This record gives sequence, structure tokens and C-alpha cells, in this order.
Amino acid sequence: MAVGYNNVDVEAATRNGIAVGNTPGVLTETTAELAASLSLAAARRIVEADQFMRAGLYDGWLPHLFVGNLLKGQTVGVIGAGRIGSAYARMMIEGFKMNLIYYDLYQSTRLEKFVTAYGQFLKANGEQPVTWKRAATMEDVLREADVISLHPVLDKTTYHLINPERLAIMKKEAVLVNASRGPVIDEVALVEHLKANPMFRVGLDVFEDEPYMKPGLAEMKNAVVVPHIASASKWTREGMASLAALNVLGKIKGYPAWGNPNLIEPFLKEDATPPAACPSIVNAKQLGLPSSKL
Ligand SMILES: NC(=O)c1ccc[n+]([C@@H]2O[C@H](COP(=O)([O-])OP(=O)(O)OC[C@H]3O[C@@H](n4cnc5c(N)ncnc54)[C@H](O)[C@@H]3O)[C@@H](O)[C@H]2O)c1
Ligand SMILES: O=C(O)[C@H](O)CO
Repeated sequence: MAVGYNNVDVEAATRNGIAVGNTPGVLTETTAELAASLSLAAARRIVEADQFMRAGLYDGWLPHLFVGNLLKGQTVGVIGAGRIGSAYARMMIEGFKMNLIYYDLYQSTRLEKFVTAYGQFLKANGEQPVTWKRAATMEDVLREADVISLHPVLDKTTYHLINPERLAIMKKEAVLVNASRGPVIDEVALVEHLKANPMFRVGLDVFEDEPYMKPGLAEMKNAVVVPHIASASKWTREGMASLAALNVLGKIKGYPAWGNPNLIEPFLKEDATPPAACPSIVNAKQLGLPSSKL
């Protein structure tokens, strides 16, 4: 069960009349929160400092001990401003008063409106307003942002989206976070970049050859690594299980596909019968499945 389905050959499934279900929506905030946690952990060197403390190396406050990056007033870059990317952007903007630069194939009007409104709120309170920019190219995001989080789907257009050339244009003290899919980053190139740029930091939830890391990554102090736990909250995992089970049940019962897979709340109510529909079938259109009325 997952929202990402890059590991499924949807074309082959469609050719064989097989419906492919996924679990959108219930992972959005949970995954965005983990990306925000990785951003903070990398920017403020939390894991390094924790290891230092546990090793008994702390012998008193020092002005230069584990100095990291301040987020307030800096720029957060989001590549892939869909459900999760937009939720992450809102957290970083509202939580840390960061400015936004994003790159997506589509305009995220709702996100832009949110930043504009929040900027006006800050201004009205005598504070520096936050700003947003939709970048014309991914390179613009990489050049300008202080913290960059990757949230696109994995496909041919996003495989090794972060490569040696693009790493080279990022700020030397940037923070890069990936809670999308491992192969979005060329991990061998990333290890080399981390070695050459000790102030560059990453927070990774996903890896190119999961469950393995590329040689050298585990030794890098400027990398925070966690084992694909972005959706690991109880509410989310229960929600994913419910949506997956209701997709299967819906197919068995011959129900239509739900009209708007971004609006899955009716399937999650504990005290009500779920709608007679499959919550999210990604190849519903291609299979010619009927769509339920909302
Ligand atoms: N680490 C985890 O546990 C975890 C959890 C949930 C989702 N994910 C991953 O996150 C991905 C995104 O999930 P979502 O629910 O936000 O999906 P979504 O479809 O809402 O958002 C994906 C966005 O990526 C954009 N995009 C596609 N190709 C692009 C490109 N070449 N350049 C820039 N943007 C591009 C799309 O336009 C879309 O806005 C999933 O497909 C999955 O791979 C990982
Ligand atoms: O795509 C997904 O849903 C995740 O990778 C699993 O949580």
C-alpha cells in the first residue's frame, strides 16, 4: 500500500484489465512533517550533536559548538509542489517565515494564495512579509534556495533529477531533503558532493538501492538518514490500510471509481459506512471504469 506507484507497470496492468489502486491524501501531512523534521535535523545538526552528547564528548558550552543554519527569512525551495510538496512548503513558510521558490510542471495557485495571504498577515503585524516565486527552471530553485525538498513522482523526467551538474549550482551551505523516491537523486554523486562540501547537508528518507545506501553515505556526518518512515504515523498507516482494503472490496463488489481521489475523507469516517466506490484507482480512465458521483 502506497500513494507512489512507480514500482507498478501500470501500462501492463491496464493491458491485462487489472486495476491499480493507491492511497492518496492520508500520507500528505505525515510525509510533509517528516520532510520538515529532516530539514530541521540537517539544518541544526541534531543527529551529529546527539551522537556527540551520547559519546560523552560534551564538556561545556562553546560559541561555535554545532553551529548550523537559521531558517527564518531564508528561502525554501520545493521541487514537485503537489499534495506533499505544498503541505511541506506551508509548514516551512508558516512555521519558520521562509520565502518560497518552487518548480512544478503545473502552477500551484492555492499555495501561491496561501503565501500571499500569510505575507499580508505578517506585514499587518509589522513583520517582514514572506514571498513566493514560481521558478521557470529547476536550476533557478537550486541556485536560490537555502533548503530544498524534493516531492515529485518518480518517472523518466525525474530520474537522477539531482545530478553532479545540479549539485554544483547549489549553495555550499544548502540543505537538501528527499522524501520522494531514492532514484530522484544520483546517490553516488551526492556522496562525492557531501565529501567535498562539509557544510552542505542532506536529510534522506529514501535511497537509490533501497534498503541499501551507496558506499560512503553512512560515514557522512553531514547526512541524516532514516529508513523510509515518512508515512509512519498510526493515523496514516491505518488510513492507508483502509483505502487499500476499500479499493479491493470495491473491485470485488463492482463499485465505480471515486470521482475525486484527492477527497478521500468520506472513506475514513469511523462512525459511517464508506461510499460504494473504489477510493483511488490510478488507471480507472484507461480501463473505462465508471466514475461515482460525489
Ligand atoms: N517517503 C515516503 O514514505 C513517501 C510517502 C508518500 C509519498 N512519497 C512519494 O512522494 C510522491 C509525491 O506524492 P504526492 O501525493 O505529493 O503526489 P502528487 O501527484 O500530488 O505530487 C507530485 C507533483 O510532482 C510534480 N511533477 C511531476 N513531474 C515533475 C517534474 N519533472 N518536475 C517537477 N515536478 C514534477 C507533479 O506535477 C505534481 O504536482 C509520491 O509519488 C511518492 O513517490 C513518498
Ligand atoms: O509512496 C508511498 O506511499 C510511500 O513511499 C510509502 O509510505
